[in-house]
Amino acid sequence: MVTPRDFIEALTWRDGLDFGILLILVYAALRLLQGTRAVPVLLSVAVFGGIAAAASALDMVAVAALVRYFLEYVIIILIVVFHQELRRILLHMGQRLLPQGHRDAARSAVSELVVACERLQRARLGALFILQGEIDVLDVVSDRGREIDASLHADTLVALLIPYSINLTHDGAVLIQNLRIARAGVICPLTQRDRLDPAFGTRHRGAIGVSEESDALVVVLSEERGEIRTVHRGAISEPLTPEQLEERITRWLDQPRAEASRPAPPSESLAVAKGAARSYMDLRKAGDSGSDMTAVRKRGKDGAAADEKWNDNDFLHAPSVADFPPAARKGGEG
Ligand SMILES: Nc1ncnc2c1ncn2[C@@H]1O[C@H](COP(=O)(O)OP(=O)(O)OP(=O)(O)O)[C@@H](O)[C@H]1O
Repeated sequence: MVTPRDFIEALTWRDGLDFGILLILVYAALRLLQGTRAVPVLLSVAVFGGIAAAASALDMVAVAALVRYFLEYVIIILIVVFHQELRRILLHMGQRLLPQGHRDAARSAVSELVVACERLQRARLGALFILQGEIDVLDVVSDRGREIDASLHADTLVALLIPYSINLTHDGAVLIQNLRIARAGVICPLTQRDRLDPAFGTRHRGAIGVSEESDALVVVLSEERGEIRTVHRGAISEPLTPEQLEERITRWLDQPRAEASRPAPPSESLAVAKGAARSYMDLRKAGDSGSDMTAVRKRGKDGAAADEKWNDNDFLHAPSVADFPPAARKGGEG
């Protein structure tokens, strides 16, 4: 009979290394899966494993065979059910393994964006930056604007947004793809939520709208209030300091996939929001004169149901179907 002492004496340094690596892998997997829907499923699988072991020990042939049969296929079932989580884990690992140079480049691009926001804020200029995630933002916008394809530099961003009539890119959003300036003058679909701060005009409604339809992180600068906020999945933040903005963007870049695994917003909102943005486009096409933009601003603010009471919590959560007024939903279907 093998005693625990025999067992310990038979262990080699390779067994120790083997066990150590296994422990690290299990720990890393549990940390990555923490808080995801994988945990209850893994617990169920562990229960099945326990049942199989108990059934074998008690010589319950039929139950043991059935549970074993299920467990043999469990790896395929888990891959199918958790393909999104697996993808996220692999991407997360890939990002960590990126050469230091790539990470430094990403960090410097984020600083450039933050510096541009600070400069625009100081000059009291409004701006809308869309940082594209996994979903192609161009599939949801109402106007793709102009192609720029430039490195992400604060000077370039500021230059694109100087509000002169000869600068054709200052109106609309700047789209950032893979930390490069991809396009400018992009027009976002307006959100149709009616419980928004009435002070939010069309720029903010566009920021919320595009974030409802994609997994992008949107940075919005208010010309009127000089505030910087981020919008993600329809949830708009409180005003942020440049440090908080940098931290928020870096966090989003580090975990882009976690966001993608969240359920998509209600699909009907796309049609409604596109309809609203079309009316913005119609107004814009009518001419670039100040009076037209004044009309757009007024419409955006009036559309925000100014007579309704609101509080911060109303717009710090992601929207649901209930946030869309029945009339607007009908309008979007048409
Ligand atoms: N749907 C949109 N997509 C992109 N940019 C937009 C959109 N709607 C408006 N804008 C930009 O926002 C500007 C108008 O801002 P408006 O005053 O209506 O918004 P706001 O949310 O009140 O922002 P601010 O606080 O900066 O005034 C326009 O000149 C245009 O550049």
